Amino acid sequence: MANVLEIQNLSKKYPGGVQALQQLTLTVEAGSIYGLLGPNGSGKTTTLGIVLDVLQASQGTYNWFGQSLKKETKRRIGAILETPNFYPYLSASQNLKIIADIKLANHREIDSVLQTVGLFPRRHSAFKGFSLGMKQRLALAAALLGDPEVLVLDEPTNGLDPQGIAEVRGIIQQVAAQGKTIILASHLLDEVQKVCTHMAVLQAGKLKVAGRVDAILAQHDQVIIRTENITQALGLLPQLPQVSNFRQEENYLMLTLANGYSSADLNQAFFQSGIILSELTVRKKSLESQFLDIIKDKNTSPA
Ligand SMILES: Nc1ncnc2c1ncn2[C@@H]1O[C@H](COP(=O)(O)OP(=O)(O)OP(=O)(O)O)[C@@H](O)[C@H]1O
Repeated sequence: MANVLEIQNLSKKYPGGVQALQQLTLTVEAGSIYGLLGPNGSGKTTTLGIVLDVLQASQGTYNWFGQSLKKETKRRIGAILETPNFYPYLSASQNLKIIADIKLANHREIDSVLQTVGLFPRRHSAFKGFSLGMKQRLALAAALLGDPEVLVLDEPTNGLDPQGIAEVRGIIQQVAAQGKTIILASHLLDEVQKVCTHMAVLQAGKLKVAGRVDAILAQHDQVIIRTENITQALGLLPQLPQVSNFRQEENYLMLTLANGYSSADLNQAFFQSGIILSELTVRKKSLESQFLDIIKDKNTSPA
C-alpha cells in the first residue's frame, strides 16, 4: 500500500516557548481512515497545521505522496482546519460555487458533493438558517470539491449532538469507501474507534502509540486461559511474542497481549506448541480505561 503522508521527527516550539510537538514520526497509508487522537493540547492541530503548510515546523520533515508539498500536491488534499467562512445570506449552492471558483473545481461537482453530505434537498436554503450539523456538513462538501484523494479534518464532530455526530461519521465512512484517505484529529477515543482503521495517540506533543486501531485496543485487553497442560504453558509463555505479561491465578492464566496481536494469534501459538486451551476468555476494558492506559503507559512504544 502506498504511503499518502510520511512525517519524520517533526518538532514544533511556539514563540512563547511551548514545545507543542517532539520528534513525531508516523506514516499514513493510502485508503486508511487515520485518527490522530490525544487530549486537549497534545499537539493534534499543530501537526495538521504543519503538514497543511499553515504552520512552520521547528524541525523535521513531511512528505505527501512521496514528495514535498507543492501547489499541485495541495490540490490532492481537501482540508477543514476550522469551519470556513460561508456567506450567511447565500445558499449552500451559491457558497460552494464561490469555493469551487477558488479551488478551480468544476461547478458540476457541486450537486454531487451536496448529495454526499445529505444537503442536496437544502441546496437553495440560506446558510444562516443551517443547524451546526448542517454547517459542518457543508464544510465537508467544500473540502470535497476538486475531488481530493485525501481529506484532513480537525475535530469534525466538535459541538455536534449525537445525531449530527452519527451523520458526520456516516459521511466519513462513505467518503472512505470511495477510496479516499481520511486523516482526522479527535480527542474522543470512542469516535476514533468507531470510524478509524488506524490511529496515533499523542500526549504532550509526543507519540505514545501508532498502528491499527483493533490491534492497539486489543493490546490492553486481558486474556484468561485454562489448559490441562498448565506447567507446559507456563514454560512456553516467556517465549511467546504475543504476550507482554502473565500471571497464574489458581487453575487460570491471566495474560496481557503484546502490541499488534489478537487472542486468535495467541490461541494459534498455543495450538502450534501442542497445548490445547480448554477455555479462552477476553476481558475487554472500557474505552475510557483503554485511553487512560495508553496515555499513562510509559512503556508503550510506537508500532
Ligand atoms: N499559536 C500558539 N502559540 C503558543 N502556543 C500554542 C499555539 N497554538 C497551540 N499552542 C500550544 O501548543 C500545544 C498543542 O496545541 P494544539 O492546539 O496543537 O493541541 P490539540 O491536541 O489540537 O488540542 P485541542 O484538542 O485543544 O485542539 C498546547 O499546549 C497549546 O496551548
